[in-house]
Amino acid sequence: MSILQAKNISFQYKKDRMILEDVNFSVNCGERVGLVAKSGYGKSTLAKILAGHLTQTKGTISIDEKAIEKKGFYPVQLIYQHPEKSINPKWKMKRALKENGDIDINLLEILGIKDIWMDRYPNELSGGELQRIAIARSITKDTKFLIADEITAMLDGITQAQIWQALMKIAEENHIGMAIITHNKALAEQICTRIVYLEEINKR
Ligand SMILES: Nc1ncnc2c1ncn2[C@@H]1O[C@H](COP(=O)(O)OP(=O)(O)OP(=O)(O)O)[C@@H](O)[C@H]1O
Repeated sequence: MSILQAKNISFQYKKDRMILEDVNFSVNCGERVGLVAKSGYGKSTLAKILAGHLTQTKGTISIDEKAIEKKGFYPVQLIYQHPEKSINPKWKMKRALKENGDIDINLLEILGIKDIWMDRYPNELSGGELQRIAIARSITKDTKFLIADEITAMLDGITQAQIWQALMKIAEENHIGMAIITHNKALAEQICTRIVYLEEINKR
């Protein structure tokens, strides 16, 4: 059973202001840990550090006590609120999906991804449809953890529920641990196995 650990993480964008100070946070495989804090507090910053998109000023990120290799497919995948940020606008969906390996038909089915979307560009899909594609892209045989950063914040209730149901099933089937970043406490209470309030673990 794998564990993703952030130990004594500090981070600042600019010298004069600490965003994170001495933060300890962990996610076990199979867990869905809600990371809750008010807007602008530093949730996305921690998400990016966990997924290797930003480097902490201090501290370590590890899986099973080992530092994560930066080369190759990164086992901690970040899904953003805005899926268009992670998908090349010049690529059709088939190519976007194939970038990380063979397309898994079962995964597409669970996510409700339709065949007719494959020959379309990102701007020819709705936000919810594109988010399903972004999720599918982030799940490979090497994905151990998912960091979901406000991934359904802009979607309607029905689409939100469908996406969370699919994601929970996928995470369970593939033994993936999830950190679910949200400012929505009610959503966190509904889908998470544990909730962490960033204000309580941040020493700044
Ligand atoms: N690239 C950057 N350069 C400088 N400051 C930044 C940068 N990105 C974010 N910040 C600042 O860092 C702080 C934390 O931002 P972050 O995006 O992590 O918050 P958040 O909790 O995810 O907010 P929200 O819920 O509104 O998305 C904010 O004050 C923000 O203005």
